Order: sequence, then structure tokens, then C-alpha cells
Amino acid sequence: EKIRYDSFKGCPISDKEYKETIKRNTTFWCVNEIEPCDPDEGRRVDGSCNNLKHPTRGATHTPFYRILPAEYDTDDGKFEPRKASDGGPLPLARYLRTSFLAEGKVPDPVFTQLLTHILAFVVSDVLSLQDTVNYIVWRPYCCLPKGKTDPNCVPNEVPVDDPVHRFSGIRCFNMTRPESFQSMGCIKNGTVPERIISSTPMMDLSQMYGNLYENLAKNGRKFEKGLLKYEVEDDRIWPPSTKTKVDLCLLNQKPVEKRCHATPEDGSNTLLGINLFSIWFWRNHNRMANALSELNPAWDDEKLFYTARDINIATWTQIVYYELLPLLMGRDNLIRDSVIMSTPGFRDLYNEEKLPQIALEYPLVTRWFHVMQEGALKLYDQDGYYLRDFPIVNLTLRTGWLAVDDNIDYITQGSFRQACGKADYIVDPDMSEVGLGPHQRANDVLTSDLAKNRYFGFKPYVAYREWCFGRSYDDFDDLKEAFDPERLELLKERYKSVEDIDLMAGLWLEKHVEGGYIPETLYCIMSEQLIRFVVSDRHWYERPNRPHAFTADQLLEIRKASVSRLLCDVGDKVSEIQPQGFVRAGPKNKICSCEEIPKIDLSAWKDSGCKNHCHYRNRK
Ligand code: HEM
Repeated sequence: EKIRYDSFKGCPISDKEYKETIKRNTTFWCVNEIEPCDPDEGRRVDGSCNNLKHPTRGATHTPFYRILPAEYDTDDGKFEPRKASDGGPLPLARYLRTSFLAEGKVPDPVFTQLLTHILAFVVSDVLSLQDTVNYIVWRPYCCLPKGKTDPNCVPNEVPVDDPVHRFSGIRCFNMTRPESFQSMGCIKNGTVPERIISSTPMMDLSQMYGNLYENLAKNGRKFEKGLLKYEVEDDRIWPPSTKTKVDLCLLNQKPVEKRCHATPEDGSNTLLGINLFSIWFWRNHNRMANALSELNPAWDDEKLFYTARDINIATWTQIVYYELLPLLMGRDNLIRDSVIMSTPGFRDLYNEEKLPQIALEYPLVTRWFHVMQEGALKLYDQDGYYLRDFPIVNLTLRTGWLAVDDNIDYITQGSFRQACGKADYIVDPDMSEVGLGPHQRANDVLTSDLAKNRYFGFKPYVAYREWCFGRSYDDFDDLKEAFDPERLELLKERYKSVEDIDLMAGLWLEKHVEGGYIPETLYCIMSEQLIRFVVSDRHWYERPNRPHAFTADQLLEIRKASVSRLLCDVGDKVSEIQPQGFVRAGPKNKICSCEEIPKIDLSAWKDSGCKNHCHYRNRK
């Protein structure tokens, strides 16, 4: 018998309350229906029962927490962006973006494009699409007269002397307010907006396995030998595809480009980086299910499926925590702050008092990586010869392009041969003037980043810096430690007081953390979340005493995971790659045969004791 919970409060509701949500048509967003928890069960697909005391925390629609309390302008009873300290409005978001970030293309000397691809996939594990779909599909009209009458419309004004649009006549970029428990009808208006999304707030590959059992059963599981459904086209393995006339791949150039993934979540069809990693981890699941089934012929579909998923999630988390983040944030910094360990054995930091939740600040600050996004996707052949460029912004919601003309082969080769954009004060013009390609006439992703910062009601940059570094910043001079003199000068020119500086603007101009490549306050807010993932997740892969925990030998195998190995195993036509796939090839990181890249040995999963009782405890 399922139990129904209020998704916001996390407590059970009565039949009467449930019926009211049906009447209001708000059940999907406002109610979680879950089976009672079983403490010995593995990680649930819907994220429920991760915390046994609060069964729906960790499930879809878990509310966010805030690192610092909200700060809005509530003068007229609404929750609008805070005012500047002199009582006037803050400078326009587009004006600040064009002032602080120049446009251009500077290749990063260190990192490859795989780095930005995987970062987009990392955040897609804990986010959902509706806030973007809202303004490109449901409310494309915010800059038109109709937009003035829709309170969800909050478009961005483009100044008349804008460096680009003084010539075009475009005076407005479309944007909508973030969806909230209030806008979905779960809680009353008139309270601080509480952001709502539909992914599980944990590192669990929910962007590919989905957030609901129904969707996984319909579009994911083959219910045979632990496999995910798949299709073979031109000798390549793909996730299943849509069979309907209308789908989310709005930019597929039909009839040539047909493929659109019908995976448990639609997110796999969005940004190119998310799409690629969804395909790779999809294939990786089946690669492991096949190997496990050979090793353990007695295992049933259920045991094979959930073991392959568990290894896939662990491989994923290992690559992010021990390969990607140390490069970006500094390995010693992360060890010092207990985000990672210096030894390969188990670790158990689980604390059931910490709920599996995302800090509202986390998805906002990680938008900073938009400055590292290179607009030109460079295609290479298998021998490393450069072929041509393609604008990456034209590939959002366009899975079909990957499946024609061997494009996926050339993109895969390019992903580890091409540099990403440099982490500097320069943004690729495709990101800052085009954004989602033909989905919109013109837009600036970074202007939206700053504007959304305000609609989430974040306190000023200095409040976060104070939280991170334990000292106060009362005037611009106090900020000398955080900014180079010319950046500080820019801030002084654009903001009247240090209290006015927006969090996002501070990140754009701030000095980078010692030993790493990202701004200091971004490091601080990201590590808060990264530790939260470890501490609040009962099923964290490094724990020795979680249900179905790895043995010590199995964990040592997981430690061998790397992005280069992933590409060797499941990338299209990858037979050579540099050992560190996120780092550009060079004398210390030479392209070599895949044979030389360490492999996970799945024989550690050979189960000698399993003859009849081979069941894995998880729901079907
Ligand atoms: C081709 C590359 C990319 C494009 C075209 C793109 C575009 C966008 C757009 C249009 C939004 C929605 C803005 C809004 O809320 O109004 C967004 C949000 C976001 N992007 Fe990107 N992006 C790209 C790459 C990346 C990368 C590499 C990262 C790395 C972390 C990233 C992280 C994020 C995050 C965290 C959000 C916030 C999503 C949310 O809170 O719902 N993006 N991006």
C-alpha cells in the first residue's frame, strides 16, 4: 500500500487532502506517492527512502535549501528583485554583462571540451527543464505586448546603447520567472518563492534512469538480462527513439534528422554535452549488464539491472569526484575540505540529520561555467585530423544530427582533442548573443544568469564572500583581496555600493582559487554542495555499510574509472585517447592506445555464493 506525502512539507497527507489536490489538478507536483521504506533496499529510482526518517526527502520535488536567507523587494507585497542600497533599481542585467564580460574566443590552455560537456551533464543530474522550456516553448511572447499581461514574464531590457543591439533594434530578451511550489499551486502565494524541479537531488544518474519507476519501465528497462532498451542503427547502439510525429527534438532537420531519444527523462535530448554523456552511460549500463550476466548466469534480470545501475552510478560519481573536480578545484583543496579522500578505501560520512537536498545557490553559481563554453564544436577524424566546425548552440534539442553522416564519431574525437573556452573574463559570442540557436531570435545566456540570480532572491555577493571567508566587506577597498585592481575598478564604476554587487557578477570578476581554475566563492559554494552529496546520501558508493554495498575489492575496481576509459569502452570508434581525457593532449598526457588505459575488472562481481537466492532488493 503506497503512502502519500505532501511534496513540500514532506509529511503524510490524508485522503481528503489528496482528493483536494486532484480537484486542483496539482497532484503531480504536490504529492509524492511511495511504498513504505525498507532499510535494506538499494537506491530507489524515485529517490524516496534515502533518508529513513524523511522518506520523500531525496525524491522528486524535494524543496531546495538556502545557504543564506532570501532577500527580495517585498514593498508591494510581491517578491521582486532586491533594490540597490540607494532605493533605486539595480543596473540592468544586460548592461552589467556587457560591461563585465567581453566577447571573444580564447581556447583554454589546459582543458578539453569534454570538461564542459561533462559539467553540463553533472548539473543535469539534479535539475529539470521546465524553467527553460517555459520561455522557449510555452511563453515565447514575453517581449511582445501579450507579455506585459503575464506575471510569469520577466524579460530582460536591452539598453539603447548596447554594444551589439544598438544596430539591430532588439530591445528585449525573453525570460520567465522560475517555477515554484507557489506557481504550481502547492503552497500559498505571499510566501518566499520556493523553487520546484522534478529531478532527484542526488548524484544518481537520474537524468538517464529517470525519476519515476513508471518512466523507467516504459522507456528504459528491457526486462531482460538487466538491460536497458536499445536500438542499433548504422552499427551504432542508441537509446530507444521516439515513434511519434511530434517530439522534443525541435531542431531536427526532418526528414533527414529523425532520431530523438525516448529515454525515461527528456533531458537527454537537450544540450549536446548532456546528450553525449547520456548515450555513453546508457551504453555503459548495458556493457556491464552483459558482463555481469556472463559472470553470474544465475542472476535474474532484477539483480543484473540494479547491480549494473549501481556500478554505473559509482563509475559516474568516481569520475566526477576524483578526476574532474580535482582538476578544476585543486586536489589538495578538496582533500583539505573533505570533499574527497587521499586513500582508496571506504569512507563513511553519512549523517541522517543532513537531508538529501540541493542548495538553491548551487545551480545558479555553476552557471559561471558558461564562460568556459566554446561556441565552435570542432569535428576531428579518428586519426586526429581536423575536419570542420559546427556551432554547438545549434545542437540543443537536435539529437537527429548526431545520427547522420557519422557526426557522432567526429564529435567524440573532437571532444578530447579540442580545447574548451578559457576560464577568463571573455565569453563566446554564441553564448552571449545566440544562446539556444534558432530556438530564439536573440538571447544572452549570461544575462539570464544574472537576472535569474535576482529572481532567486540571493543576498549580495559580499554576504556570500563573508559566509565563505568569515570576514566582512564594508567598502570597495575591503575587496582588494578578492579582485584584481582593474576588475575592482569596473565594479566600482557599475555599482554604487559593495552591498549592491550581485553574486553572479562577483563570480565573473573574482580571483580564482589557489591550486584550481574557478573563482574563490564559486569554489566555496560548490564544495558546500559536494560535501552535502556525500554526507546526506545513504547510498553513497564509498560507504561500506549501505544496502548492497561494494566489497573492498569492488570499490578498488571502481577507483580505476576514468573518462578516457569510458570513451574507449562506449565512445564511437575510439581506439586511442590521452589518459586524462579532460586535459589537452601533450608531452605529459600523450595520446595512446586504449589498451594502455586502466580498466575496471568486473570479475570482482563474480558471485560464488549465488545459486538460487540471487535477488536484489528494489522495486520493479
Ligand atoms: C552549448 C552550451 C550551453 C548552452 C547553449 C546553455 C544554455 C543555457 C540556458 C539557455 C539556460 C537557461 C537559462 C535560464 O534559466 O533562463 C542554462 C542554464 C544553466 N546552465 Fe547552461 N548552457 C550551456 C552549457 C552549460 C555548461 C557547460 C554548464 C556547466 C555547468 C551549464 C550550466 C547551467 C546551469 C547550472 C544552468 C541552470 C539551470 C537551472 O537552474 O535550471 N550550461 N544554460
